[in-house]
Amino acid sequence: MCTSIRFSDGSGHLYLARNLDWTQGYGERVVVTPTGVEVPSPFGAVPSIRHAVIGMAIVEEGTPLYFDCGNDAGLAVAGLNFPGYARYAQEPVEGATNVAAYEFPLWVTSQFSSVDEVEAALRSLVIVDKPINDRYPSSLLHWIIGDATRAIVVEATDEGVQVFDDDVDVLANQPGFGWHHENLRNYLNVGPEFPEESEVGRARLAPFGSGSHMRGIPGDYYSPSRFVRAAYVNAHYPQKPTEEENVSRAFHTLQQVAMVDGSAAMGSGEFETTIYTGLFSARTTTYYWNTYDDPAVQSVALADHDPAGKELVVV
Ligand SMILES: C[C@H](CCC(=O)NCCS(=O)(=O)O)[C@H]1CC[C@H]2[C@@H]3[C@H](O)C[C@@H]4C[C@H](O)CC[C@]4(C)[C@H]3C[C@H](O)[C@]12C
Repeated sequence: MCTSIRFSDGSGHLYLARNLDWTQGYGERVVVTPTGVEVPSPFGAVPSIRHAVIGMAIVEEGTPLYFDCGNDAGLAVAGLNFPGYARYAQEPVEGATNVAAYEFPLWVTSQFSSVDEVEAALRSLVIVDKPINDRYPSSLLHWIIGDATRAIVVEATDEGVQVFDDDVDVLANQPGFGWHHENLRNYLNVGPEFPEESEVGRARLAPFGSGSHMRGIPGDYYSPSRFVRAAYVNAHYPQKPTEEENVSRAFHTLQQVAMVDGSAAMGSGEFETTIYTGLFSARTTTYYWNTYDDPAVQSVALADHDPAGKELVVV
């Protein structure tokens, strides 16, 4: 499972973070795509790299297959599992913007600079089930896309390509975004306030401490529960001005929905864990990450590499 959150520092900078929860990694690394690189694009959706991109990816056939990434204009995207719902076109459609499922994050971040721009381009989007090679069939995903002002969610299903205004700045897995959003109406009772003492019969009862009104927020790893928990923590986190505070914010918030070994198995019997947590900061165009085995946060900045370089940089 995966969970993603977006927030800003209040002075025009996006932070987009995600947990990658799965049974194993894919050998993913932080990959920089500078503007001088030519990336093959099966239907021409990525004719050139207009914005330098940094994020977590594997590289196959000279193509960075991003799991999540951000660009030099402050736009970022993350792909989360959406099996049972996601459906892509079998063939490209003439006259449409045809994007192979694997290149969707690169298309978003290499071509656009804001959510508004992406949203306009999505009107003619067809996501095509065109695998990069035989080893990696198309993953069934939905995506959160964020900038400094807002987030949207993109879902390609039997209903076609739908775009949702993500006014809670969160995404998890199944079911669809619309369901998760509606489900938040079950949690209107929760909040951070310290409760009043209460009278029950002849007893006057005081709370054990803080957190009493958070009771009811689900604590498990199930996708609807992670959505609710991440939405609560992200929405109540006070806005922070500095890079350090916002990095801390992202990792602490996603720790609330991180998966610990042994607690939740897939159908195969293998346990899911939070393989990595990744964060894109638009303030410094830096990618931060840590892994299940090494919780120390590492980082790479776009500025550490030539943004106009002609080669992909695998860190
Ligand atoms: C497995 C990952 C999603 C994790 C997740 O959401 N789990 C949910 C579990 S559950 O359903 O709710 O049980 C997804 C996210 C990004 C995906 C990767 C990216 O899309 C990049 C390439 C794309 C290729 O087509 C397949 C390999 C791949 C390298 C993908 C492998 C895998 O599907 C990834 C890593």
